Amino acid sequence: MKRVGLVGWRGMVGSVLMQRMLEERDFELIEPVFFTTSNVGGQGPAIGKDAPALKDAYDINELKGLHVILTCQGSDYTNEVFPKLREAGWDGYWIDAASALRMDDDSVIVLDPVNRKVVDQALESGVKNYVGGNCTVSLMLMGLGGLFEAGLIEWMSAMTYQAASGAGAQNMRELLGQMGYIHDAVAEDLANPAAAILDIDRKVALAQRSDDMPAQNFGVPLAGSLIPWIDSALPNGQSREEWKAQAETNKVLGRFKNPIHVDGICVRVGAMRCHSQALTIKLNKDVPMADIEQLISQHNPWVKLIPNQRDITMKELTPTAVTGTLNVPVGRLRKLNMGSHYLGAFTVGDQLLWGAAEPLRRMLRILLER
Ligand SMILES: NC(=O)C1=CN([C@@H]2O[C@H](COP(=O)(O)OP(=O)(O)OC[C@H]3O[C@@H](n4cnc5c(N)ncnc54)[C@H](OP(=O)(O)O)[C@@H]3O)[C@@H](O)[C@H]2O)C=CC1
Ligand SMILES: N[C@@H](CC(=O)OP(=O)(O)O)C(=O)O
Repeated sequence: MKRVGLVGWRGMVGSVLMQRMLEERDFELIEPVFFTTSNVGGQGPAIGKDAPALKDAYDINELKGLHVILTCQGSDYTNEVFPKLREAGWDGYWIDAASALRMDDDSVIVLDPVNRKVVDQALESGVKNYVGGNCTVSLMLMGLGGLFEAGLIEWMSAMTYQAASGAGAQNMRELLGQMGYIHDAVAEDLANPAAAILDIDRKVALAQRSDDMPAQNFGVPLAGSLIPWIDSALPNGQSREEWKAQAETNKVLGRFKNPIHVDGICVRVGAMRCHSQALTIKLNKDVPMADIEQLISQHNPWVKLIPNQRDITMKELTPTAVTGTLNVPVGRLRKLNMGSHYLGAFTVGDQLLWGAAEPLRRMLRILLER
């Protein structure tokens, strides 16, 4: 049995990973060793079998004894530990949720329902570093993989509606705190059917702009508002999140020449853990809608075509419907006014599942099944 080190299992992404590994009985196939950066000697998660006490995640000698290390601890940890481990001669498999190594030449971005061939070729040629993709990119590719595979996309613009979870656990809490703070400011008026809505609205705006509005993590109100910037600024005017769309999409697909252009605006909205995206796609030929629908829906078992009708769209193409599931619905599909080569689409996905934990879990399974 392979000795697999698990780092970051207690965090938000790590907890989702643990839950999925339990559901899929992955622990039966490995000898797990749990690590910590804060509680050496403590107890690991309940996984239905014995595992040693928590080990020090910075202990290179301990890590060197593992076949595989799967980390959801974050880029700071990766930047600190990974180079030391490789320098110490460790040649095991490193599977990582963080972005630190994603664009390195000796790493592959894993999303096997979309790029299993790229992963298999990398394994054959001895690549040892496998990194989960940016959540928005992975979710877009899970939804539109059929069109990429058929080589139909000339370019794509993604306008995103990204959930609080992408910013971290504290941000999810803060979003709820902001909702509560706003509600408290107008609770009495809401209980009074005669209260004027414009008075209520004025109080809401005052509450949102108040210094007491909880906003240490986001920096500004998200509840009842939105934030059209995610991650750091790049010199060309893109945010780093926007830059990842093209860079990572092409790397996932193993396309290093003639990249498909992907760009757009990434926006944080008050959803909890599902990212949504409105896509404008330029097709490189005029493909009938029926063919487009078939290509999308048959690409992988998780993508779900939502007919472009009001009722079903409102029920099934939303963060509320998708949260906590592996479903990736794609809907609002129609040719746009710009012409028959232009396609509109909308997709939603759970950014902690397909957006983070699931591609890593599946990469581990691919290694175990080799
Ligand atoms: N959030 C996201 O949407 C995505 C995140 N990622 C990547 O995954 C990394 C981890 O993200 P995320 O899971 O959100 O980070 P978390 O902050 O939830 O967890 C990271 C680590 O923080 C420590 N920690 C400290 N206090 C707590 C606490 N109260 N509860 C749980 N853990 C705590 C744990 O380490 P220890 O047990 O050693 O103390 C844990 O492993 C990110 O840095 C990013 O690189 C990738 C894709 C999406
Ligand atoms: N940046 C993403 C979350 C994330 O962790 O992305 P990445 O894995 O590319 O750093 C978001 O805020 O929604």
